[in-house]
Amino acid sequence: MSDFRSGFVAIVGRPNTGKSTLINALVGSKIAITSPHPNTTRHAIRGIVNNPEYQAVLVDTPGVHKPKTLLGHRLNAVVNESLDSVDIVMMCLPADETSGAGDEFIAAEIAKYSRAKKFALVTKTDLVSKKNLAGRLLGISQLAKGFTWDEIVPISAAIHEQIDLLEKLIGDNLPAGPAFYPTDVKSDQKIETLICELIREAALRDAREELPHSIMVTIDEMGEREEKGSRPFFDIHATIHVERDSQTGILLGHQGERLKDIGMRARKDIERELGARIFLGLHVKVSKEWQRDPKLLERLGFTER
Ligand SMILES: Nc1nc2c(ncn2[C@@H]2O[C@H](COP(=O)(O)OP(=O)(O)OP(=O)(O)O)[C@@H](O)[C@H]2O)c(=O)[nH]1
Repeated sequence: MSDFRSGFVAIVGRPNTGKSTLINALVGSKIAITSPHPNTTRHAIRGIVNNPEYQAVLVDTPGVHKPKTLLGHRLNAVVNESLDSVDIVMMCLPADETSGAGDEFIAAEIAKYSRAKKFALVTKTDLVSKKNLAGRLLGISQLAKGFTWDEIVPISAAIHEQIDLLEKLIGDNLPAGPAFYPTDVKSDQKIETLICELIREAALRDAREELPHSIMVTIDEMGEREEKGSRPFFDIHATIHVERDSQTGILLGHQGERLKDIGMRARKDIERELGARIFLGLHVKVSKEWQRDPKLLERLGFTER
């Protein structure tokens, strides 16, 4: 097993360029995500490709997105450190679009990954003719300023074209090393912690003055729908625990409007972090004694050891 390879692969690109679909195609079915808490890892992990020769950890690159959330800010704070730990950076460029300022910005960011191998992935090739694809490929080589693409690979994740080739190229470009995660990892307890934190942030965002920081969130139920589509779909039911009845009113707002807003924002944040579609059901509960409830504390992640 000494020639096993492992490493981190960043997938970047403008919104809607096919990143999530590609991740699902590479990772295989079902949960294409395990998202360890960003405070404890340097990247938000989008998926892990396990194959007999290598393990590739697919990560988000905070640096190439403008941060919209607190979490985004925190991720950005560590970006310079993360650039060095990425072994391959892959930029998704849809075959049916041309590149503009957005792509140039991202390509300039990629140049900062001095150590990483750089792949341009021309996505959604099933949408264009061979002739148009050739023109697109030319434009893409011109995007690279201050570096050269190590590989330019046209792919279609939708019809699984060239995905096997891409898998092989990833393996060829990873350094030798052991797996970072157990190779049967599909989901991760920590994903729940991340979801709870995003809900809590959404709740505190516009009620920071009125609510104590002691509000807590627990996941009551989380399941994946058996649905075909480019992204997994999760149903999540969560409870926001407050300490007093009056705080319930603050969270609910007039006719429940505030809770609706919180839910909407949290859902968007969770969808972005997980690369999945989400149904989010939120409930508010007065849990006066939560701080002394060992069972609840354990579910909140405060386990005694
Ligand atoms: N025809 C075709 N459509 C694709 C392909 N890959 C992705 N799409 C579609 O393109 C759209 C965007 O794909 P996503 O995978 O969600 O793109 P994304 O880059 O993750 O988007 P964001 O999460 O917004 O950043 C979806 O409607 C996909 O179904 C492909 O290979 N062929």
